[in-house]
Amino acid sequence: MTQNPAGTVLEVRELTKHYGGVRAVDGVSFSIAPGELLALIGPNGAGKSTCFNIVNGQLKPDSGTVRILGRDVTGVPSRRIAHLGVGRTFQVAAVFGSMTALENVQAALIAARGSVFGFWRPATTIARDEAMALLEQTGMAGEAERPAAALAYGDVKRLELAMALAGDPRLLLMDEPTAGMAAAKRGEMIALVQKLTRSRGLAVLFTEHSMDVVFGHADRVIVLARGRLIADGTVDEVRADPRVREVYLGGTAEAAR
Ligand SMILES: Nc1ncnc2c1ncn2[C@@H]1O[C@H](COP(=O)(O)OP(=O)(O)OP(=O)(O)O)[C@@H](O)[C@H]1O
Repeated sequence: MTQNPAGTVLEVRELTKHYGGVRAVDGVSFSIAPGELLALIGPNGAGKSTCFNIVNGQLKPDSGTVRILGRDVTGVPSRRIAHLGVGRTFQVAAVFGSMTALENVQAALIAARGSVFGFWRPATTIARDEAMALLEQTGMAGEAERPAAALAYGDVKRLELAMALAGDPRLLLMDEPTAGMAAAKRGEMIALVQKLTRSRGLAVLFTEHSMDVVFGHADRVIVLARGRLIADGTVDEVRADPRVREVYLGGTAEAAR
C-alpha cells in the first residue's frame, strides 16, 4: 500500500456511512499529496459517489474524518469547502450557456475572490487577463468569445476545468471528468488534468468509469468494493492485485486487461 505521510492535502480517515443495513462506505482511509492524481474506482454500487460526496461536503459521514490542508472539514457544507482551497467539477457541467467562455471564467474568478475587485471597474474588464490565462492553460483560448452554449461538449468540460481553477485550489475534486466523451477526447481531457496537476502542484481526486483513463493517467488508484477500500497503490500494483481482478471480473473484465 502506498502512503503519503508528508505534505498531505487531503486526508480521509475511517469514513463510514450506512443507509439502513447498507454499508455504502465502511472504514475508508486514504490521502493525497500535492501533484498527485488519484483515481477512485470500483464496480457499480461500491460506494464511490457516497465517499466522493462526503469529501466534497454534500454528505455527512456517520463517523470518520476529512482533513483538507490539515484542517478538519468533516461535515462542513460544500459551499464553505469551496473557500478552503478546493475546486470542483461536476458530471453535468455547470456553466452559464448565454455567457461567453471568457465571461464564465471571469464570473468564477469574481465569485472566488468576493469583493476584492473595485466596484468602479466595468464588469467586462474584471479579471480579464487572469481569465484568459486560465483559458490558455486549458486549451480554450481560441473559444474565449464564444457563448458556452455553442461550445462542443469536450470544450464545455475544459471550460469547467478553467472555472474550477479560478479559486487557485490546492485540491481539485472531479466527478467523472470524462463522462459522456468519445474515447479519444477522454484521453485528451485526462492528459490535460494530469499536466495541470503537475504544473500547479494540485492534489486531484477523481471518480471514473473508464479504465483506459484511469490506468493510462492516474498516479495512484484506490479501489472500493461494497464500501470497503480493497486496494490503494500505483496503476501497476492495482492492476495486478488479485482482489481487484476478482471484483471486476465479476462485473466487467476491462480492469484486468
Ligand atoms: N441515498 C441513499 N439511500 C439508500 N441507499 C443508498 C443511497 N445512496 C447510495 N446508496 C447505496 O449505497 C451503496 C453505494 O452507492 P454509491 O452510489 O455510493 O456507489 P457508486 O460506487 O457510486 O455506484 P455507481 O458506480 O453505480 O454510481 C449502494 O448499495 C447504493 O444503493
